[in-house]
Amino acid sequence: MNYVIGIDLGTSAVKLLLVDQNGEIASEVSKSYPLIQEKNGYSEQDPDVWVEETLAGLKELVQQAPCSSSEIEAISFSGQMHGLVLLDKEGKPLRNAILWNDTRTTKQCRDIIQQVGEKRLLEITKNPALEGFTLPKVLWVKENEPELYKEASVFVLPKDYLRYRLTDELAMDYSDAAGTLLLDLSGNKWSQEVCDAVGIDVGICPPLVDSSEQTGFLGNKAADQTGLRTQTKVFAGGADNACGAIGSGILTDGKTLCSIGTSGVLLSYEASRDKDFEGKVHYFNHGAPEAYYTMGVTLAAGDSLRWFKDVYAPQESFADFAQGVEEVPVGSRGLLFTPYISGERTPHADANIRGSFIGMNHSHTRKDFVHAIMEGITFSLNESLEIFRENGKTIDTIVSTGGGTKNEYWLQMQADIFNAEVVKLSSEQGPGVGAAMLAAYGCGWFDTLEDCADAFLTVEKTFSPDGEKVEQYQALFKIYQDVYGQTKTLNERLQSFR
Ligand SMILES: Nc1ncnc2c1ncn2[C@@H]1O[C@H](COP(=O)(O)OP(=O)(O)O)[C@@H](O)[C@H]1O
Ligand SMILES: O=C(CO)[C@@H](O)[C@H](O)COP(=O)(O)O
Repeated sequence: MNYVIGIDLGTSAVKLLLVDQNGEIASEVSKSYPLIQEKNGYSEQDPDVWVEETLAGLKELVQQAPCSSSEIEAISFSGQMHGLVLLDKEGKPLRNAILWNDTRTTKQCRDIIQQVGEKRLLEITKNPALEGFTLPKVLWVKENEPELYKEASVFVLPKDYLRYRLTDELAMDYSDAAGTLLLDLSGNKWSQEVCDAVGIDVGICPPLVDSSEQTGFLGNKAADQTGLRTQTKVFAGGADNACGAIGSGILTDGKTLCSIGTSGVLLSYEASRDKDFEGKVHYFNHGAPEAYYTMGVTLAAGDSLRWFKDVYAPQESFADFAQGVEEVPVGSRGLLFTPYISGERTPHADANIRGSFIGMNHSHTRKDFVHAIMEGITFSLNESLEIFRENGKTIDTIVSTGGGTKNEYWLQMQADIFNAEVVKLSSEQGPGVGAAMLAAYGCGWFDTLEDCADAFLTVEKTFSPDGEKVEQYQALFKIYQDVYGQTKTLNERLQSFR
């Protein structure tokens, strides 16, 4: 039997899956690492920690594998998107990576809009200037760390740095490049026009490849450290949401995904690159050939729950922490949460907004708070779903993935808030499975990714909306939607106290 490895370089951890030719997960390993948050709005990680943890994880995966390393044919990657990794001439990181949920770049976003023009930027990249994307981060370093920027030879995204360190080959795939704000989406090339307008050299952008393209073999050093062979093929891989889409079978029109990891994502397949969502949702290249997807992003989805747990019960597991939530009624007995703890992206591109608990009273207990957090996160994702529905999409079934799916009560809540069937697959690790599928497809095990999805993906359970709760949630959602407008100015006034 042959095997492939899917590596998902997430925000909270790197997750490694060993998958056989039938799509069975033979073994899995996860290695977590911290966020570095030195200032409010800052979010960084050390790229070399990603490499160390991945190598240690691969070694463990190989040691516990039910096969010999000669049967492990290939590796591919899924990675947290948008994070800036600036490399010098020797290929060494010049500073910590600035991550997707870092919002220090509001000024640079304004500059981009002024220099490129809002309409022109949308025409070229299909996306507006948002703090999380990569280009504003490049400009922030250029402006604030000019000496360091002079040393920069190329920039890559998180999983590209990891792949580079495993193979010595430098590349970026289209699905991740689409999230940099530097890709000419229609021309499938780096945009000389955007680079010229903002004053950066297009030579700082790495070579572009397809997600299923082979980008070399595992290098000697990585092979020595992990027990894998140097004949192990390495395929480019893709953005975590593109891989999540592949690993959840979002490969044809009408298919929709909800992912609750650190971030939250509501994503829908697009066959064409010519639709116009006026920048209200992101529009990116899929990891599947000639395909696209649109998505709305909640910056702190699972991260809101993680934050609350870390503050009040750091020693508890998520499963223990969420115990008893099923006893709490719709509306958390009058407690409402907005998950804006890191600012927000969809539908409110606002780096300044912060979260709220509205309606606290002396009878609320911890489980009411946890329940309200789960509801608030799901409401935020429902705002993205509304944009898709308002634009004419029929969405009656949603595949749910990410760490949030470990709680079945939350999946039922998703069905009730989304008013759609919610499908749980046998593995919640959509991005890692998608990365493994790219390796399997790249190896020629299947003619298409759809064939691979048919062989690899199994539905474990479906959650159907409960009519009565749907109605209650529709009423509550209207109140939730009012909180943003009512707290915006208050948060602006609070800014100087942060
Ligand atoms: N048992 C659980 N119940 C509810 N939520 C959970 C559980 N386990 C993990 N989570 C959520 O999943 C998040 C991590 O999801 P994951 O997909 O691993 O993130 P990432 O890909 O960003 O590293 C946690 O922050 C937490 O909110
Ligand atoms: O910024 C985005 C998408 O635009 C995030 O979805 C990141 O890609 C991080 O993903 P997770 O670590 O939460 O899976």
